[in-house]
Amino acid sequence: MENLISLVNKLQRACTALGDHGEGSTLPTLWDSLPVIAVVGGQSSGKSSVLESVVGKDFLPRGSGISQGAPWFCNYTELMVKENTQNSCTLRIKDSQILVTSLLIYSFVALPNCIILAISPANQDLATSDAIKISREVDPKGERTFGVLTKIDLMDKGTYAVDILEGRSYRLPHPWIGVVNRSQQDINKNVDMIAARLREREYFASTPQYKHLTDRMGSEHLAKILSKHLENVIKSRIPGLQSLITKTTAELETELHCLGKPIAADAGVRLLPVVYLRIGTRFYNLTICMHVFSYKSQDMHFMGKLYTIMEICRMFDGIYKEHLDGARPGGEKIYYIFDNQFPVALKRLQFEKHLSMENVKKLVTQADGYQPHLIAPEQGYRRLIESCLVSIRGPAEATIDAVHGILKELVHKSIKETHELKQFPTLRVEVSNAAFKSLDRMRDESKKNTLKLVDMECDYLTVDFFRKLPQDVEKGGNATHSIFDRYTDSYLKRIGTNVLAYVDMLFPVQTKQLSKLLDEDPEVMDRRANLAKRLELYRSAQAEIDAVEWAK
Ligand SMILES: Nc1nc2c(ncn2[C@@H]2O[C@H](COP(=O)(O)OP(=O)(O)OP(=O)(O)O)[C@@H](O)[C@H]2O)c(=O)[nH]1
Repeated sequence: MENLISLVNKLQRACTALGDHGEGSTLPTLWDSLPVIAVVGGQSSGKSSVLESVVGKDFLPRGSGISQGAPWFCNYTELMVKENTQNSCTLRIKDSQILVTSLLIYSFVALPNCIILAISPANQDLATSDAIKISREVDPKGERTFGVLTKIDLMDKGTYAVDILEGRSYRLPHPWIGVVNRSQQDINKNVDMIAARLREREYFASTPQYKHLTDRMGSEHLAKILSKHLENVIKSRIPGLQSLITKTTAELETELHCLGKPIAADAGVRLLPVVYLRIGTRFYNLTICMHVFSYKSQDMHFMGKLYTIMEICRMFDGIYKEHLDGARPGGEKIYYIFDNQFPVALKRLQFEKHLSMENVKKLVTQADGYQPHLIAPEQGYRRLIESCLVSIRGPAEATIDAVHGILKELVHKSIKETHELKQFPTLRVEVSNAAFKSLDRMRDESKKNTLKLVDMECDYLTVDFFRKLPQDVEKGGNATHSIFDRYTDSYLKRIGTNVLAYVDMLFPVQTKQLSKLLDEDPEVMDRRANLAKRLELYRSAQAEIDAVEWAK
């Protein structure tokens, strides 16, 4: 029995790990593979009494008509798994009153994993036994049927059940087992199970007709036989389950591999995913990392403490990452800054005003100096573009500050949500100081690099854009303007329009591109998360089932 309990417990854990409760699983469910016992018999045949004496406990409600003569069903696995080593036991009964129709009863006992405990009272004709009738219909070979003969003590004087018990009256592959349960009088007198079993044993041993069968009779023997049978059935299913789990695990691994790593993991950044800020034509990443502690020591005790500290930091890390990844709230505010705040700030720059005719004229003439341009005001264009781009510095810096503010807020939140940190106030302060220090340092570096990027954008103009501009010559016009009409309104206006088009080309689309680039297909993301979770479950189920194998 102990073996069976530990075996079923392990399988139960495997089932629980897989979330396998018989529904919606891709595995032929483990529950389905585990045997279930149905105690079947006519009214008052002794079903409850047998069930209780097999378990060795009084647990069923008493009173006539409780089950209206229909079978009680007992999910043996549920019975076993809840039994701990102290022998406390919880049993879930599927009452026949719930299974109201005989159709349901048949569909239940017809299941190949259902073991039928066919209860027939010895004081009635076996030919009229309901249990044998049902068993014969759903299990014609009797392979799943255990014939149990009750009320042997109530047989007419001088009659004995030897022919049945020795399998001559009705042959079953599993030998018949006779039991003597407590009578109604015994129950009324509260005769306990131990005393009842003792008396049962004495009954068989002291009745000359049954003496030779004593070792094969009684409730205790029935419990043993049943346990052994269950153990064998369960074990016979294990190799199949194992190969199924191995196969499914391999399939999940392959599929996960095909999906690739999630963005954050690919970026390889421990604390924060990379935040891309597009300034000009390039992407710039604000990679913010944190190195909280670095200790060196040969001391094992110290190593233990260090391990604890690192574990707590890892938990903090995890929570912080969850905020950014979306598993916890907060990270989406960063996206809002790039998607909303930054473009709005750029719009406010109003390049059109900046490119007023006076300003264009001023910058173009200044750039020309004492040698007016001949074909196009090359230097003038460059100055105008530079003056526009330089004004982006302000919004870019403000964006970094805003992201920085959110990241700090998330550090605060994560610190609060890391329960383990509550226990160690000093560590808590250290972790938040280190995090803020890192964030400050990264903010400064990000600003420096972002501004450098703006400068780069000013220094190098996308030549293609100007090459594609419609040329006066190609239009059949005069490419060169007379020195006198060079600064006319229409000419200056065209320069302003070209510069604006160039600057617009750099910015309006940026956040869309950003979103597109970072926007992994949500279905793929969901699928990946789902697969990873299932894979983890299958691995723990595998470990549980391996342990069963090992314990064989
Ligand atoms: N003397 C004696 N009485 C028994 C034996 N088995 C059962 N009884 C008595 O028979 C009566 C019916 O037994 P139960 O175990 O309740 O039978 P059941 O099949 O569960 O009954 P229902 O649920 O009402 O169909 C009870 O009073 C039991 O004490 C037995 O082997 N010997």
